[in-house]
Amino acid sequence: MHTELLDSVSEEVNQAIARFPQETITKIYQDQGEFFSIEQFFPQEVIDQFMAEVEIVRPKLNRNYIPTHKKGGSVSHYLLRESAPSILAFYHSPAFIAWLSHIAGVPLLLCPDDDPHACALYFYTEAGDHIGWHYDTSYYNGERYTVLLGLVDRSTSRLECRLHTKEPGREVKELSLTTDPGLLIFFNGDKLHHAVTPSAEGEERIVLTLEYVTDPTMSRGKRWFSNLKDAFSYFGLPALLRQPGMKA
Ligand SMILES: O=C(O)CCC(=O)C(=O)O
Ligand SMILES: [Fe+2]
Repeated sequence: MHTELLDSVSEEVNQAIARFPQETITKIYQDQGEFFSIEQFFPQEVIDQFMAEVEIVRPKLNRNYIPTHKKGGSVSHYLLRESAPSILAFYHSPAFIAWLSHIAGVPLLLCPDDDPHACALYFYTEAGDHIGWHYDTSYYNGERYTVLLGLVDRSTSRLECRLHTKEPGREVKELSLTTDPGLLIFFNGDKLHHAVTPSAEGEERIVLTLEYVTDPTMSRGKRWFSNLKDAFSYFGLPALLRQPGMKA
């Protein structure tokens, strides 16, 4: 990987973090049941740099349709690792991980390399692309955290969120968000109930997702279930077969 490129991503991350004081964000995160969203975390130049890499992998996206649950395109960590160095540098950024760990109140780690969701792209580019209500359930032996970064949003789709669903006695708070370029969202996957409403013809929405965990180990049974779910819901069988130990 080019050192210059790495340096420029790490400089952009440092500048972004400096604009949003850790203590303020931590308080918002805690008050919102382990969830925050920040508009314009990155300026458009950084998004443009990421988008140049998105265009390289776009022809390889995998489309899935699971009636009533999900329709859309995805590009896995495997493909991003080959063709998207600045996006990967963002995912790996030690300063970003330290900032998120402070906010989450636990040390966060990268997902194992063979997790296709570790760093991935979601494309909503055809009419009716959406995802139904779900949690980003952790199959790891620890907590799983999700970052979403808006890259393109020329759509009427909304990221619908329901906060505090697992806090007895607390009123559920509903949010309806457009994921404009530069918007950063961070949450504990098992705490945030969320969905993306269907897109209309001619619309486009592209989101980068990053996944961090507190313990990267997973039982064999859960790994098997998680891989199958990813193959059918997101990245296709070829992605499953790329995983170490899964090759024929
Ligand atoms: O597209 C988004 O904003 C979120 C998608 C999502 O929640 C998921 O694929 O788990
Ligand atoms: Fe999700």
